[in-house]
Amino acid sequence: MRFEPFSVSLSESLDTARGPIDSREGFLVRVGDGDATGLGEATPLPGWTESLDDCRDALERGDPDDATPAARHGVSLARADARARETGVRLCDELAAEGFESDHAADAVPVNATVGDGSVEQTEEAVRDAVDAGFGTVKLKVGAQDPETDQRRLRAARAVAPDAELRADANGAWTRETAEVMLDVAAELDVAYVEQPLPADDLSGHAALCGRGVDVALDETLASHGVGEVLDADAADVLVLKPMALGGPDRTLAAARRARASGVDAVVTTTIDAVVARLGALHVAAVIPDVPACGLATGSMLAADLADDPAPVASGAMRVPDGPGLAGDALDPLYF
Ligand SMILES: O=C(O)CCC(=O)c1ccccc1C(=O)O
Ligand SMILES: [Mg+2]
Repeated sequence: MRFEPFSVSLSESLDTARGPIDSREGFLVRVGDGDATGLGEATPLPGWTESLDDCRDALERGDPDDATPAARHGVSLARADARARETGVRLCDELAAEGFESDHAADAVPVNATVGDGSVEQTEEAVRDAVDAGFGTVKLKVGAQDPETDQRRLRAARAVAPDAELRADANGAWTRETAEVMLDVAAELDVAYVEQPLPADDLSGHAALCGRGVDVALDETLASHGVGEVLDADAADVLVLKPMALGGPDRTLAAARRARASGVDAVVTTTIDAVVARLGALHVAAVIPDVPACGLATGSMLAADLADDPAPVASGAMRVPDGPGLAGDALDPLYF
Protein backbone atom coordinates (compact mmCIF):
# COMPACT_ATOMS: atom_id res chain seq x y z
CA MET A 1 0.00 0.00 0.00
CA ARG A 2 1.27 3.46 -0.94
CA PHE A 3 -0.16 6.85 -0.07
CA GLU A 4 0.58 10.50 -0.76
CA PRO A 5 -0.86 13.69 0.72
CA PHE A 6 -3.07 16.16 -1.15
CA SER A 7 -4.95 19.33 -0.34
CA VAL A 8 -7.91 20.87 -2.16
CA SER A 9 -9.56 24.24 -1.42
CA LEU A 10 -13.23 25.06 -1.57
CA SER A 11 -13.99 27.96 -3.90
CA GLU A 12 -16.32 29.34 -1.22
CA SER A 13 -16.35 28.10 2.35
CA LEU A 14 -19.37 25.97 3.29
CA ASP A 15 -20.81 27.61 6.39
CA THR A 16 -22.37 25.19 8.85
CA ALA A 17 -23.52 25.29 12.46
CA ARG A 18 -20.16 23.62 13.28
CA GLY A 19 -18.20 26.35 11.55
CA PRO A 20 -16.94 26.88 8.01
CA ILE A 21 -15.26 24.22 5.87
CA ASP A 22 -12.61 25.94 3.71
CA SER A 23 -10.31 23.19 2.50
CA ARG A 24 -9.83 19.43 2.65
CA GLU A 25 -6.55 17.65 3.28
CA GLY A 26 -6.09 13.93 2.88
CA PHE A 27 -4.21 11.09 1.22
CA LEU A 28 -4.52 9.24 -2.05
CA VAL A 29 -4.10 5.52 -1.38
CA ARG A 30 -2.99 2.90 -3.89
CA VAL A 31 -2.88 -0.87 -3.54
CA GLY A 32 -1.65 -3.55 -5.93
CA ASP A 33 -0.02 -2.99 -9.30
CA GLY A 34 -0.69 -3.13 -13.04
CA ASP A 35 -4.32 -3.79 -14.01
CA ALA A 36 -5.02 -4.72 -10.42
CA THR A 37 -4.02 -1.33 -9.05
CA GLY A 38 -6.78 0.16 -6.90
CA LEU A 39 -7.24 3.77 -5.88
CA GLY A 40 -8.67 5.05 -2.61
CA GLU A 41 -8.87 8.31 -0.69
CA ALA A 42 -8.52 9.05 3.02
CA THR A 43 -9.77 12.56 3.77
CA PRO A 44 -10.41 12.93 7.49
CA LEU A 45 -12.78 15.53 8.93
CA PRO A 46 -12.52 15.83 12.71
CA GLY A 47 -15.99 15.61 14.23
CA TRP A 48 -16.78 12.76 11.83
CA THR A 49 -13.41 10.98 11.66
CA GLU A 50 -9.93 10.88 13.18
CA SER A 51 -7.52 13.81 12.79
CA LEU A 52 -5.18 14.18 9.82
CA ASP A 53 -2.23 13.10 12.00
CA ASP A 54 -4.00 9.99 13.27
CA CYS A 55 -5.04 9.15 9.71
CA ARG A 56 -1.43 9.44 8.47
CA ASP A 57 -0.16 7.36 11.42
CA ALA A 58 -2.66 4.57 10.71
CA LEU A 59 -1.72 4.51 7.01
CA GLU A 60 1.99 4.52 7.88
CA ARG A 61 1.55 1.63 10.31
CA GLY A 62 -0.65 -0.11 7.73
CA ASP A 63 -3.30 -0.98 10.31
CA PRO A 64 -6.32 1.30 9.83
CA ASP A 65 -9.34 0.11 11.78
CA ASP A 66 -12.69 1.43 13.06
CA ALA A 67 -10.87 3.98 15.26
CA THR A 68 -9.44 5.56 12.09
CA PRO A 69 -12.39 5.45 9.66
CA ALA A 70 -10.91 7.79 7.04
CA ALA A 71 -7.72 5.71 6.80
CA ARG A 72 -9.78 2.52 6.69
CA HIS A 73 -11.96 4.08 3.98
CA GLY A 74 -8.91 4.81 1.85
CA VAL A 75 -7.65 1.25 1.99
CA SER A 76 -11.05 -0.43 1.73
CA LEU A 77 -12.00 1.67 -1.33
CA ALA A 78 -8.64 0.99 -3.00
CA ARG A 79 -9.01 -2.76 -2.48
CA ALA A 80 -12.56 -2.81 -3.84
CA ASP A 81 -11.46 -0.73 -6.85
CA ALA A 82 -8.60 -3.17 -7.49
CA ARG A 83 -10.99 -6.14 -7.40
CA ALA A 84 -13.42 -4.42 -9.77
CA ARG A 85 -10.66 -3.48 -12.23
CA GLU A 86 -9.27 -6.98 -12.18
CA THR A 87 -12.73 -8.39 -12.91
CA GLY A 88 -13.42 -5.68 -15.49
CA VAL A 89 -16.64 -4.38 -13.90
CA ARG A 90 -17.83 -1.09 -12.41
CA LEU A 91 -17.04 -0.65 -8.73
CA CYS A 92 -20.78 -0.65 -7.94
CA ASP A 93 -21.24 -4.00 -9.69
CA GLU A 94 -18.37 -5.45 -7.70
CA LEU A 95 -19.88 -4.10 -4.45
CA ALA A 96 -23.36 -5.36 -5.40
CA ALA A 97 -21.96 -8.80 -6.15
CA GLU A 98 -20.46 -8.82 -2.67
CA GLY A 99 -23.99 -8.65 -1.34
CA PHE A 100 -26.81 -6.19 -1.10
CA GLU A 101 -30.26 -7.70 -1.49
CA SER A 102 -29.99 -7.16 -5.23
CA ASP A 103 -27.01 -7.81 -7.46
CA HIS A 104 -28.06 -4.96 -9.70
CA ALA A 105 -26.59 -1.48 -9.35
CA ALA A 106 -28.23 1.66 -10.75
CA ASP A 107 -26.84 3.64 -13.70
CA ALA A 108 -27.51 7.01 -12.05
CA VAL A 109 -28.18 8.39 -8.57
CA PRO A 110 -30.42 11.39 -7.71
CA VAL A 111 -28.54 14.01 -5.71
CA ASN A 112 -29.48 17.03 -3.60
CA ALA A 113 -28.17 20.56 -3.89
CA THR A 114 -26.44 21.74 -0.71
CA VAL A 115 -27.15 25.33 0.36
CA GLY A 116 -24.83 26.68 3.03
CA ASP A 117 -25.83 28.95 5.86
CA GLY A 118 -26.44 32.53 4.69
CA SER A 119 -28.87 35.42 4.70
CA VAL A 120 -32.50 34.98 3.69
CA GLU A 121 -31.69 36.61 0.34
CA GLN A 122 -28.64 34.40 -0.28
CA THR A 123 -30.65 31.33 0.62
CA GLU A 124 -33.49 32.28 -1.69
CA GLU A 125 -31.06 32.87 -4.56
CA ALA A 126 -29.19 29.60 -4.00
CA VAL A 127 -32.42 27.60 -3.84
CA ARG A 128 -33.69 29.26 -7.01
CA ASP A 129 -30.38 28.48 -8.78
CA ALA A 130 -30.63 24.85 -7.64
CA VAL A 131 -34.15 24.44 -8.97
CA ASP A 132 -33.16 26.15 -12.24
CA ALA A 133 -30.25 23.70 -12.54
CA GLY A 134 -32.71 20.80 -12.30
CA PHE A 135 -32.30 19.66 -8.69
CA GLY A 136 -35.46 18.08 -7.31
CA THR A 137 -34.07 18.03 -3.76
CA VAL A 138 -32.42 20.87 -1.85
CA LYS A 139 -30.75 20.66 1.55
CA LEU A 140 -30.33 23.84 3.62
CA LYS A 141 -27.70 24.20 6.31
CA VAL A 142 -29.43 25.65 9.37
CA GLY A 143 -28.65 26.09 13.06
CA ALA A 144 -25.87 28.68 12.79
CA GLN A 145 -28.24 31.64 13.14
CA ASP A 146 -31.20 32.33 15.40
CA PRO A 147 -34.28 30.14 14.87
CA GLU A 148 -36.39 33.02 13.53
CA THR A 149 -33.89 33.67 10.73
CA ASP A 150 -33.80 29.96 9.88
CA GLN A 151 -37.60 29.93 9.77
CA ARG A 152 -37.53 32.83 7.32
CA ARG A 153 -34.91 31.01 5.25
CA LEU A 154 -37.03 27.84 5.15
CA ARG A 155 -40.17 29.80 4.20
CA ALA A 156 -38.24 31.63 1.46
CA ALA A 157 -36.91 28.31 0.17
CA ARG A 158 -40.38 26.81 0.05
CA ALA A 159 -41.75 29.90 -1.70
CA VAL A 160 -39.21 29.72 -4.55
CA ALA A 161 -39.24 25.91 -4.70
CA PRO A 162 -42.87 24.87 -4.19
CA ASP A 163 -42.37 21.44 -5.75
CA ALA A 164 -38.90 20.56 -4.47
CA GLU A 165 -38.11 18.10 -1.71
CA LEU A 166 -36.59 20.29 1.02
CA ARG A 167 -34.28 19.09 3.78
CA ALA A 168 -32.59 20.98 6.62
CA ASP A 169 -29.33 20.06 8.38
CA ALA A 170 -28.78 21.65 11.81
CA ASN A 171 -25.49 19.86 12.52
CA GLY A 172 -26.50 19.34 16.14
CA ALA A 173 -27.03 23.02 16.93
CA TRP A 174 -30.41 23.08 18.67
CA THR A 175 -31.70 22.51 22.17
CA ARG A 176 -34.65 20.16 22.55
CA GLU A 177 -37.01 23.15 22.92
CA THR A 178 -35.73 24.89 19.78
CA ALA A 179 -35.77 21.62 17.87
CA GLU A 180 -39.47 21.07 18.70
CA VAL A 181 -40.37 24.53 17.40
CA MET A 182 -38.23 24.13 14.27
CA LEU A 183 -39.56 20.66 13.48
CA ASP A 184 -43.12 21.94 13.70
CA VAL A 185 -42.29 24.72 11.24
CA ALA A 186 -40.50 22.18 9.02
CA ALA A 187 -43.57 19.91 9.10
CA GLU A 188 -45.84 22.82 8.15
CA LEU A 189 -43.54 23.57 5.16
CA ASP A 190 -43.53 19.93 4.12
CA VAL A 191 -39.78 19.59 4.71
CA ALA A 192 -38.88 15.93 4.11
CA TYR A 193 -36.45 15.59 6.98
CA VAL A 194 -34.38 17.51 9.49
CA GLU A 195 -30.86 16.21 9.83
CA GLN A 196 -29.11 16.12 13.22
CA PRO A 197 -31.33 18.63 15.05
CA LEU A 198 -29.74 17.85 18.44
CA PRO A 199 -26.17 17.15 19.60
CA ALA A 200 -24.73 13.80 18.58
CA ASP A 201 -25.01 12.20 22.02
CA ASP A 202 -28.72 12.92 22.54
CA LEU A 203 -30.20 9.60 21.38
CA SER A 204 -33.32 9.81 23.55
CA GLY A 205 -33.93 13.42 22.47
CA HIS A 206 -33.90 12.39 18.83
CA ALA A 207 -36.14 9.42 19.54
CA ALA A 208 -38.63 11.82 21.15
CA LEU A 209 -38.58 14.06 18.06
CA CYS A 210 -39.52 11.20 15.71
CA GLY A 211 -43.19 11.16 14.76
CA ARG A 212 -43.73 14.95 14.95
CA GLY A 213 -44.74 15.15 11.31
CA VAL A 214 -41.28 15.49 9.84
CA ASP A 215 -38.65 12.80 9.59
CA VAL A 216 -35.49 12.89 11.69
CA ALA A 217 -32.18 12.00 10.01
CA LEU A 218 -28.99 11.27 11.93
CA ASP A 219 -25.47 11.99 10.73
CA GLU A 220 -22.96 12.95 13.49
CA THR A 221 -24.62 10.51 15.90
CA LEU A 222 -23.64 7.62 13.62
CA ALA A 223 -19.97 8.56 13.85
CA SER A 224 -20.02 8.53 17.65
CA HIS A 225 -22.63 5.87 18.47
CA GLY A 226 -22.74 3.52 15.52
CA VAL A 227 -25.61 2.20 13.46
CA GLY A 228 -26.73 -0.51 15.88
CA GLU A 229 -27.18 1.84 18.80
CA VAL A 230 -29.12 4.36 16.70
CA LEU A 231 -31.45 1.68 15.32
CA ASP A 232 -31.95 0.07 18.75
CA ALA A 233 -32.88 3.47 20.21
CA ASP A 234 -35.43 4.17 17.41
CA ALA A 235 -33.70 7.54 17.18
CA ALA A 236 -33.95 8.11 13.42
CA ASP A 237 -36.21 7.76 10.38
CA VAL A 238 -33.26 8.22 8.00
CA LEU A 239 -29.54 7.47 8.33
CA VAL A 240 -27.07 9.81 6.63
CA LEU A 241 -24.23 7.52 5.61
CA LYS A 242 -20.83 9.06 4.96
CA PRO A 243 -18.45 6.36 3.72
CA MET A 244 -15.48 8.43 4.96
CA ALA A 245 -16.89 8.51 8.50
CA LEU A 246 -18.09 4.89 8.52
CA GLY A 247 -14.77 3.38 7.43
CA GLY A 248 -15.35 2.52 3.77
CA PRO A 249 -17.77 1.28 1.13
CA ASP A 250 -18.14 -2.13 2.78
CA ARG A 251 -19.10 -0.64 6.16
CA THR A 252 -21.48 1.80 4.45
CA LEU A 253 -23.37 -0.90 2.59
CA ALA A 254 -23.56 -3.00 5.74
CA ALA A 255 -25.06 0.01 7.54
CA ALA A 256 -27.55 0.62 4.72
CA ARG A 257 -28.63 -3.01 4.82
CA ARG A 258 -29.19 -2.90 8.58
CA ALA A 259 -31.13 0.36 8.28
CA ARG A 260 -33.41 -0.97 5.55
CA ALA A 261 -34.01 -4.16 7.53
CA SER A 262 -35.26 -1.97 10.40
CA GLY A 263 -37.51 0.11 8.14
CA VAL A 264 -35.15 3.08 8.24
CA ASP A 265 -34.10 4.80 5.02
CA ALA A 266 -30.46 5.51 4.08
CA VAL A 267 -28.88 8.28 2.03
CA VAL A 268 -25.21 8.48 1.08
CA THR A 269 -23.28 11.75 1.35
CA THR A 270 -19.68 12.91 1.37
CA THR A 271 -17.63 14.92 3.84
CA ILE A 272 -16.84 17.13 0.80
CA ASP A 273 -14.19 14.80 -0.49
CA ALA A 274 -11.99 14.91 -3.55
CA VAL A 275 -12.93 13.10 -6.74
CA VAL A 276 -11.85 9.59 -5.72
CA ALA A 277 -13.93 9.38 -2.54
CA ARG A 278 -16.82 11.21 -4.19
CA LEU A 279 -16.91 8.60 -6.94
CA GLY A 280 -16.59 5.84 -4.35
CA ALA A 281 -19.65 7.22 -2.54
CA LEU A 282 -21.53 7.42 -5.85
CA HIS A 283 -20.87 3.73 -6.54
CA VAL A 284 -22.00 2.85 -3.00
CA ALA A 285 -25.23 4.83 -3.47
CA ALA A 286 -25.86 3.08 -6.80
CA VAL A 287 -25.96 -0.27 -4.98
CA ILE A 288 -28.77 0.77 -2.60
CA PRO A 289 -32.11 0.00 -4.26
CA ASP A 290 -34.23 3.13 -4.88
CA VAL A 291 -31.84 5.29 -2.88
CA PRO A 292 -33.31 8.75 -2.09
CA ALA A 293 -31.42 11.83 -3.32
CA CYS A 294 -27.88 11.71 -1.95
CA GLY A 295 -25.54 14.50 -0.76
CA LEU A 296 -22.95 13.85 -3.46
CA ALA A 297 -23.19 17.09 -5.45
CA THR A 298 -20.21 18.55 -3.64
CA GLY A 299 -17.59 18.46 -6.41
CA SER A 300 -18.52 21.93 -7.66
CA MET A 301 -17.63 23.35 -4.22
CA LEU A 302 -13.94 22.62 -4.87
CA ALA A 303 -11.80 25.33 -6.49
CA ALA A 304 -9.67 22.61 -8.05
CA ASP A 305 -9.84 18.84 -7.82
CA LEU A 306 -7.36 15.98 -8.28
CA ALA A 307 -8.78 15.23 -11.75
CA ASP A 308 -11.61 16.29 -14.04
CA ASP A 309 -14.92 15.05 -12.67
CA PRO A 310 -15.99 11.87 -14.51
CA ALA A 311 -19.49 12.17 -12.98
CA PRO A 312 -20.68 15.77 -13.18
CA VAL A 313 -24.16 16.59 -11.90
CA ALA A 314 -26.80 17.02 -14.59
CA SER A 315 -30.50 17.68 -13.90
CA GLY A 316 -30.15 16.72 -10.25
CA ALA A 317 -28.51 13.35 -10.85
CA MET A 318 -25.08 11.82 -11.26
CA ARG A 319 -24.45 9.09 -13.81
CA VAL A 320 -22.28 6.25 -12.56
CA PRO A 321 -19.16 6.14 -14.77
CA ASP A 322 -18.53 3.08 -16.90
CA GLY A 323 -15.93 0.82 -15.41
CA PRO A 324 -13.80 -0.90 -14.82
CA GLY A 325 -13.49 0.25 -11.22
CA LEU A 326 -14.16 3.82 -10.18
CA ALA A 327 -14.21 5.42 -13.63
CA GLY A 328 -12.56 3.31 -16.35
CA ASP A 329 -9.52 5.17 -17.66
CA ALA A 330 -10.80 8.64 -16.69
CA LEU A 331 -8.60 8.72 -13.56
CA ASP A 332 -5.54 7.12 -15.22
CA PRO A 333 -3.19 9.96 -14.22
CA LEU A 334 -3.90 9.14 -10.55
CA TYR A 335 -2.92 5.46 -10.81
CA PHE A 336 0.75 4.57 -11.00
O1 LIG B 1 -25.21 16.21 2.44
C1 LIG B 1 -24.89 17.11 1.65
O2 LIG B 1 -25.72 17.69 0.96
C2 LIG B 1 -23.46 17.53 1.50
C3 LIG B 1 -22.54 17.12 2.58
C4 LIG B 1 -22.68 17.86 3.87
O3 LIG B 1 -23.67 18.52 4.13
C5 LIG B 1 -21.57 17.78 4.81
C6 LIG B 1 -20.30 17.98 4.31
C7 LIG B 1 -19.20 17.96 5.12
C8 LIG B 1 -19.35 17.72 6.47
C9 LIG B 1 -20.63 17.51 6.98
C10 LIG B 1 -21.74 17.53 6.17
C11 LIG B 1 -23.06 17.22 6.80
O4 LIG B 1 -23.91 16.54 6.22
O5 LIG B 1 -23.28 17.60 7.93
MG1 LIG C 1 -25.14 16.40 8.15
